[in-house]
Amino acid sequence: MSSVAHRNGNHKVGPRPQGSALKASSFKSRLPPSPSPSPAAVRRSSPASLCGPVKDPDGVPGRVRVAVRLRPRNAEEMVADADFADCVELLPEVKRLKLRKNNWDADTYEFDEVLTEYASQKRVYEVVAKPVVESVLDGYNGTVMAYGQTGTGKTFTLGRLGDEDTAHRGIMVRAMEDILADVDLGSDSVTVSYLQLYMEAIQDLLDPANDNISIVEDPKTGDVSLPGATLVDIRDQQSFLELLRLGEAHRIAANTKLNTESSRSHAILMVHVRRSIAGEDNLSNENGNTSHLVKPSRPLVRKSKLVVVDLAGSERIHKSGLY
Ligand SMILES: Nc1ncnc2c1ncn2[C@@H]1O[C@H](COP(=O)(O)OP(=O)(O)OP(=O)(O)O)[C@@H](O)[C@H]1O
Repeated sequence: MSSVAHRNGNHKVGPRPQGSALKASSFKSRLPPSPSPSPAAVRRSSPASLCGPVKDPDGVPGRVRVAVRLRPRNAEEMVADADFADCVELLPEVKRLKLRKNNWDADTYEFDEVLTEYASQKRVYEVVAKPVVESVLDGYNGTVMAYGQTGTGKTFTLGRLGDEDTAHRGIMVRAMEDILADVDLGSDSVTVSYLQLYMEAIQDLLDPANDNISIVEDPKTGDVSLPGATLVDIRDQQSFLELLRLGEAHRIAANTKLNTESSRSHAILMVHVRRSIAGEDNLSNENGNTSHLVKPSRPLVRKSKLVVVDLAGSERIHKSGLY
């Protein structure tokens, strides 16, 4: 898993494990403070994951969860008879990954989920992203982010359309399926922006000429928005797939300009969900007790946002201007 290998600073041992890390988070106001770090013998996968699998009294998962996924060997690695087991061992039952430094020394890292090369796209979605999508449908903001070196499977995991085989559908496609199945398009709306961040500039993947979108932060709420980005109203899955295809074509064209087949930019899909909630205002009497009288219901609008981020290969992240 490249993010761990990077942290370790150990690039000499055998072939690199070809995995990527997925971070998923949703923001819930009632969450407890982060618990203290795990014992030093087993390292957590990242500082952010320290609050990993903890649940609050309502059974809501912790704010940030980190999963690691190992991809199968590709044709080149098969020919070279590369064996990831020389340097990485997955222990999914205990949600740990062991990274061998040499024959007698290994570091063990703990994740919220460990997904082996046999994990299906469906399973990865259900374990990593579905809980975040459900939170977004409940009115919270949520993010799913993939991190790893070039070729470790970030785009495969997030952005695969599944044209050739529907079982290969990635997180973006499955998330939209679940969102469209849950909302009522008569009263709710789903709008999407698709952007890329490269060298501190935000470019619209749906309108590449729009290549310096400004970021605006609401001083009162801290809400961050990109008012210059194209927003497309999504009414059905087919139009969403077309939007992803268009964005991907623009991303590939931009990468070709940069003379590379792989992604040097961070791709950011933002899905805005606006839901109408029928509200009822209970009246309180003088003692503060709720009265049986209710005002006529008035519609409330609940806004939430799902952000899916396909980061540039982690070996180039320092060049891409995000960190
Ligand atoms: N779980 C998987 N099962 C089968 N093939 C996979 C899997 N993950 C990745 N691949 C294949 O590995 C190759 C590299 O994957 P991908 O393009 O998703 O990597 P990436 O991490 O997004 O790379 P980059 O940072 O360069 O964009 C692709 O050919 C992809 O189809």
